[in-house]
Amino acid sequence: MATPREIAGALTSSQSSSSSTIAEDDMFVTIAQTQTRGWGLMCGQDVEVGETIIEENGLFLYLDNEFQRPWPGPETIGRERFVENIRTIANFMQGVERLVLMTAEAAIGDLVGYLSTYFARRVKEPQHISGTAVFEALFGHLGYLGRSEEQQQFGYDVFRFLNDALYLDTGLQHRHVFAFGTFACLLNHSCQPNAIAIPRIDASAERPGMFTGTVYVRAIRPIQAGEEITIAYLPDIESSREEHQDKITNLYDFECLCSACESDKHDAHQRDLKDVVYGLYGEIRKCMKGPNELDNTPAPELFRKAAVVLDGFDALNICHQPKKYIYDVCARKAWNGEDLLRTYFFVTKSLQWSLLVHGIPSPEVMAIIRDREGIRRCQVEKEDDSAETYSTYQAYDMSQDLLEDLMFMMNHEQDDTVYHCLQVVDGKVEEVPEGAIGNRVKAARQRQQQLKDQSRSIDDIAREIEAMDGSEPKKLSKKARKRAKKAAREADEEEVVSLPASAPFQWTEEEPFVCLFGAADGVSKQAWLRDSAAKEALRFEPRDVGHLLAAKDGMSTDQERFVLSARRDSISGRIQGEKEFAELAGRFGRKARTHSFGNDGSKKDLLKEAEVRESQCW
Ligand SMILES: C[S@@+](CC[C@H](N)C(=O)[O-])C[C@H]1O[C@@H](n2cnc3c(N)ncnc32)[C@H](O)[C@@H]1O
Repeated sequence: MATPREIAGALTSSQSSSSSTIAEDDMFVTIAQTQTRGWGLMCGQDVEVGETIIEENGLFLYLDNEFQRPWPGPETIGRERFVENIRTIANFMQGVERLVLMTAEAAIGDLVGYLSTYFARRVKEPQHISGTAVFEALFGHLGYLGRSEEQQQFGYDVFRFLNDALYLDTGLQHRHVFAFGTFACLLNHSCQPNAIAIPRIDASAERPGMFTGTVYVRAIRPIQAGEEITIAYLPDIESSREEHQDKITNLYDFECLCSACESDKHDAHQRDLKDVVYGLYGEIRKCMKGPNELDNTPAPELFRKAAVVLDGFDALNICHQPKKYIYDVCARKAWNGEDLLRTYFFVTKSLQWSLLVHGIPSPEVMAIIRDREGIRRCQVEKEDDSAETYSTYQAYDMSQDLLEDLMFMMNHEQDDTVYHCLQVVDGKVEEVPEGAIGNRVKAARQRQQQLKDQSRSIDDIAREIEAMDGSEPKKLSKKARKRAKKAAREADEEEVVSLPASAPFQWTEEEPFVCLFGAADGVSKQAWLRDSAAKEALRFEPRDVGHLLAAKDGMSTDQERFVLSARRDSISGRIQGEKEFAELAGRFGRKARTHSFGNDGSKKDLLKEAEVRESQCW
């Protein structure tokens, strides 16, 4: 097996151009020199979201608990283990026919000897030891010793080998692997990646959930022919722009020159935006650390921040793992707060993300994903072991009306086929017959209109209350308005969905949260999954979150307006410019105001604004 570098070298030397197509029928990528980031993988043809670009075997793997960036020296893992690591790498290099046995053994001797001395010298500051530094030193050392060209090449290859490692999240109990020696190793990093590298998980009975050794790369945004394919080396983002950059530099030893970071340098606007979004994301991330942190953040605050961050991700073109984290943490919060509708929504979004990234899986793989996503926990195993495990809504006090409302709200402008395939009948979730979907939507719309027509304004309610007092109101007193608001709020609260008081559901670190729909093995359920994993799914939809914020508390046209204006006030509003904002604000009768996103004060201001508006709506 040849290394990607060899293939690239062979191909480029045999052709005059600096890029070449590789076996077009089985891999539609080209390898080309980038301007600032060395070699890179370019897309050979247009690719849609969710499409697999590369799938390859023959990886050399390490579990991250034993071998992790910055690559550990003997002081961390012991000399014996360290030597073994180096030996394994050398053997691998040998396996790829870079070296004959004798050369490899001689090189191992040098390598081990030199690295041991190197690490022994640097042991006082192990945090500064990076793989690149070590292997650069090694490379220099082998060169200095005047070894054969082959040995120098060996040193260089080992360096490349480590440098090119792919860090893959197997999704299984926080297990990560480092994968070496693949084509995917030529993928450069971007803070706005358009692809994601995923380990394929074994679905066989013998090794369920184990990494198969195959990695595949999937598009998470549409990629055009000729565009570079990029992934995020850090699956998550840090709490600030600087921290993020520092982490990349510390772990990978390069200054990120992706287009997003390059535009940061010239665009103060973009920097401000990133500061706000990363900062707020960092605050949300704290909630992911455990149940206590999650409990201490009030749900409205968390959801509002989530809406702003998701909106910001949209503006920043971020659609990878961090987006899923937001959905996950919100789902947990909603679940702990016994807020089934929002749990349903957020888990659905999270699952859509997973399905899009992992593709529509076989039932076996689906079972594994379901475990990962924590879906199974909510399901009651039926005695007869039938597939109808998704009828477990009966355990909860979920009202049919509310679920329908949610489905309606999530869809009322969109593709009707996505969510309407589920309904609640007598407390059980069932699939809606396809023919009935159109009627349901129509009926839901009519009901929504009726509600809108019937909905009484705060002023109406206040008048009624004053009339009950016997007074004839001309101008409503402040007191009356206050009482009316309270009455309206109480009326809303009656609608709140609740779990049985005894329900012992608290999210813990060990146990994942719960998805409220179920079995993946029915045929029509598969169809539903396919729909929900449609290309749409990765698209950012801040409106959905906005709808959701308003959903449980009784949506009216006023709230719809709130959702729109909240979004306008948020990151997108800032990005799209004051002109549009002013126009919108004018339409809603609000005074246009601008926000500066550059500091904490203005961030608070933003959230406060949203809060005020929210409280004005109900
Ligand atoms: C996995 S390799 C990618 C292929 C590499 N460009 C090559 O020529 O072999 C990782 C290395 O590519 C470079 N690289 C990747 N992404 C980069 C980025 N966003 N900015 C600058 N350098 C990058 C760094 O040198 C990094 O150590």
